Amino acid sequence: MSKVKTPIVILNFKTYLESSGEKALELAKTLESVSYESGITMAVAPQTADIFRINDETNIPILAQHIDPISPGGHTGSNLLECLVEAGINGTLINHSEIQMKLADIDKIIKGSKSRDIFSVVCTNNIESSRAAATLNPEFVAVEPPELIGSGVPVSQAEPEVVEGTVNEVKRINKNIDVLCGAGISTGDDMEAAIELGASGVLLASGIVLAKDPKEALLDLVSKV
Ligand SMILES: O=C(CO)COP(=O)(O)O
Repeated sequence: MSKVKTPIVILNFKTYLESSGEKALELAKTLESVSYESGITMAVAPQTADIFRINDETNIPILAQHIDPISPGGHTGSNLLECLVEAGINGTLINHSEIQMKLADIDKIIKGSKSRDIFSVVCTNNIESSRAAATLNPEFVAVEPPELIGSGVPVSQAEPEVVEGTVNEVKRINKNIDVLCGAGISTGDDMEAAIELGASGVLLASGIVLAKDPKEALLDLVSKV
């Protein structure tokens, strides 16, 4: 699989109305243009229903927010890896703290993703779970302390030891795995602090999705990288 260029900004659209449907497409186009202007890799993780159209109308890398550990067949209401790949994903979030998974299922999705040439971003909540995730050999581990998610308090400034400790532990297990951090990230200072702590980028949501002017917020986010 071709390696994604870092530093990287991954915007998780979650289920905010501000990043759903028509607005999801608009936001993806905004990220694409800021990525082009700044030279920083940007990727989006929209809702499943918006993946096909964003893939059709942009060239931005797309991640699924979640994939179910199922095989094709009778699983009503599930997200099937094969179908998401056809819809246009280049990667996937796995085990986000808002939709956590069993270790065996995380392993299954990482292996399935590798075999279909898409990259995995395993989300973790602390240094210990980051260490466990690294042993499964994903392309990225993204550490996000749950209590800071959506808080506006940036993990890279409020809990630098979690970011630095995760980088050290993950790199000790496999130096090829890139570490991202997320939770409360929104400004250029937050991203600069993350990079200084050894992270290869950020995974974020509300700071950009809910910003009055997402383009301006994105430009500020990457202004110090
Ligand atoms: O959960 C997150 C990204 O996956 C972080 O969310 P916030 O950027 O809203 O804190």
